[in-house]
Amino acid sequence: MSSTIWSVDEHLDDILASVRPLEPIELQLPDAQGCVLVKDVVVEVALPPFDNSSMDGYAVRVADVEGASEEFPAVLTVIGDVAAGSAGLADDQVVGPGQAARIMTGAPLPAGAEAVVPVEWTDGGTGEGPADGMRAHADAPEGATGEVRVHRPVTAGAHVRKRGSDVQPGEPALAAGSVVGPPQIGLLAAIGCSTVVVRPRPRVVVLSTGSELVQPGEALTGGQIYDSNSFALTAAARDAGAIAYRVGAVADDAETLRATIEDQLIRADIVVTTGGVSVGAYDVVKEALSSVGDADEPGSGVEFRKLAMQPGKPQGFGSIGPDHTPLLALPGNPVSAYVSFELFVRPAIRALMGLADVHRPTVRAELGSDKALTSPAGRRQFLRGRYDAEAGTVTPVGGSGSHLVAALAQADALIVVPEDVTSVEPGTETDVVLLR
Ligand SMILES: Nc1nc2c(c(=O)[nH]1)N[C@H]1C(S)=C(S)[C@@H](COP(=O)(O)OP(=O)(O)OC[C@H]3O[C@@H](n4cnc5c(N)ncnc54)[C@H](O)[C@@H]3O)O[C@H]1N2
Ligand code: MOO
Repeated sequence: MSSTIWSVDEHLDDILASVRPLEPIELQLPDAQGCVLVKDVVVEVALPPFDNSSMDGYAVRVADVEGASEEFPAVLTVIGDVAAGSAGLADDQVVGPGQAARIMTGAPLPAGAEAVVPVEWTDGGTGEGPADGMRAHADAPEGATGEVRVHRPVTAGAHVRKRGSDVQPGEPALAAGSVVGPPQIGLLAAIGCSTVVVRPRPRVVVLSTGSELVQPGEALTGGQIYDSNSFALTAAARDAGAIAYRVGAVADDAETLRATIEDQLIRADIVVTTGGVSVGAYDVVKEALSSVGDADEPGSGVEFRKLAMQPGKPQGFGSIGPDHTPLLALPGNPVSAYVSFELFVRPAIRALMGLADVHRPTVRAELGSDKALTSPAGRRQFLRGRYDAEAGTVTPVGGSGSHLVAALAQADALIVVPEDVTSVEPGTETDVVLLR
């Protein structure tokens, strides 16, 4: 462990300076969700691809329904049906003077027609009052023939969605750098793209260390605790956008740990370990990885440092293996591990994804507690809190202990107390990192 104390920002800058976005790959649309596009996507088909009806009703000529009312309806001859998915009227028929075609929402406007009258503005071909819908064609095929009484006039283009009114061929659909979320996937599908070129989700291997750790579901014996870090951080990695692999706890044995990490490198774009980075006699991550350096793989190596922060003082960072896979060794205390993940691993994951915005949002809020907070001098403290956006306040939950997982589970924010502040009075404005 180097004797220099690193600031939070120096450590973060060091990590981000060495993390490059992953090489782009072509993915099927559903697999690209959450990824960043690397090339502009240009529209090849117009949307909509043809003039079509926005209502179930009758395609008409405007002059035929001019002045129509319920008392004096325009009586038109129905020459057929145009259903969604059909190319138009049968036998290339045209809607001529005095004629109408029954048309469904999304169906192409037939030749000769200029507008659509919704079925509710007609008698629906029944010869009675205003209709409230059409009968199924299978039950009443005669609806596609006979007469219809139109009760209201329409202007040209009424209830018609023009070809290209959404987007025209040649226009950009999505720009490089866009994040492919659900509406973007919808747009890409709508313009006929089945694949896109994006930066892939990073594969993150999460590995906890400690001979005291037992997997949930098993029985605890003396001195043992459940491994919560590997679960929490795997979930956090997924939440950040990664494909996360959880490796259950590795016992405090340097050789076993080295072998386990080496085995995992095949599926890792980034490796995260927890525990074993402090100054104890069994701090195995430090023991195992401090020696992984130039002799094995030039350019590789993990450096262990002390940071001016609380929690999260001891940290390791470097790279490992033939591909110089980034490795972040986080402290074992569960709150320290989680806060370190939020501050350092999450931005690294998002940088690998090529996202422009790698950080959680930070807001200013007033301290809502009834007593002052204390914080160690020279360390940036991240206390757990609940943020109330409406009141503009943040209230601490639990204390500063790095083992307080129950309080962490109640928190949705981190209250940031700067290095040079040792006491924060209620009502003081402070930085708050929002975790959701
Ligand atoms: N003499 C000193 N002791 C300690 C110092 C120090 O500066 N001098 N720093 C303390 C700080 S701060 C931290 S943080 C911890 C970091 O310790 P390690 O990274 O070596 O972690 P461990 O010793 O393995 O574990 C610490 C603590 O967390 C529990 N733990 C570990 N892994 C898990 C897990 N996967 N799930 C749940 N809980 C876990 C572990 O049982 C310990 O209680 O060192 C301080 N000590
Ligand atoms: O800095 Mo340690 O991470 O307090 O708990």
